[in-house]
Amino acid sequence: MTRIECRDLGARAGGAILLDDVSLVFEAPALIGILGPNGAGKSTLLRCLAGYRRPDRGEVRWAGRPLSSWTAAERGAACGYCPQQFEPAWDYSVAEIVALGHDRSPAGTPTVDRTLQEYGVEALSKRRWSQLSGGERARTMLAATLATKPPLVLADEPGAALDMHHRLALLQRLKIYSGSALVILVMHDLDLALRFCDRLVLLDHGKVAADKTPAAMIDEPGFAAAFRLRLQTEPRRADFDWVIGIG
Ligand SMILES: Nc1ncnc2c1ncn2[C@@H]1O[C@H](COP(=O)(O)OP(=O)(O)OP(=O)(O)O)[C@@H](O)[C@H]1O
Repeated sequence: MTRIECRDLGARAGGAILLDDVSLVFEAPALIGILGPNGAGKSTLLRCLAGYRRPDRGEVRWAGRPLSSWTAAERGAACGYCPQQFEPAWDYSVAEIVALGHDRSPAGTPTVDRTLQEYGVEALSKRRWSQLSGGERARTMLAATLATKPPLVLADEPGAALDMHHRLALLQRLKIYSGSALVILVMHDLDLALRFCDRLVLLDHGKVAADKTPAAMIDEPGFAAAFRLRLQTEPRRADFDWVIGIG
């Protein structure tokens, strides 16, 4: 999967416009951040890109083919989707959740044990979903999403429940992963988005308000305005590229 695109996407619900004329093209390799204030339409866009929501208007294509022509098995092999909220139907263990994706693994996929180790959740492997904290669930979901090494990863706020150490580790991991894949993340953490992403798409009221590199986005007046923030940039320090002040 080298390319995913949407054209003239529109989505409505309950009389509200969720997405309005959204046209975007994403190509691998890249780490893309979808940003925007609460209710901007980020999750709706990601669900449409993943094929979990049918848009009311427009079209999504993966690798040039309309998404509607992809079989469920093809989609499963091509895309790892990590939703904002996940609740398994049964109280699976961590190892069982990570193993689910292995059924559709291509040859050469690491074993479940290897994946648990790689994502630092081996100590939790026998614990049931109901016995996990929010952050442990998020780490399990990331392991399950990346276990089969999908060429396309769509993740909705995968770092939301993580402490700073694990959030930074997540972005470092996804940055490396995106070297040979297309990774699209919905993000609220602007510091990390500016620091790690190759490209940022700003959604506001269901529309694309800006689509830029992090360096260009910082100078985009609509960026700070969308979040009702005052951005204060300081000379690059060893460990931070930007400092964001809330105003
Ligand atoms: N079924 C629905 N009926 C009516 N409005 C809906 C429905 N689903 C979503 N919305 C509205 O659509 C808008 C976009 O929702 P969406 O979840 O895509 O936003 P978001 O940018 O991901 O928000 P957040 O940052 O809060 O997660 C919101 O205002 C939400 O209230």
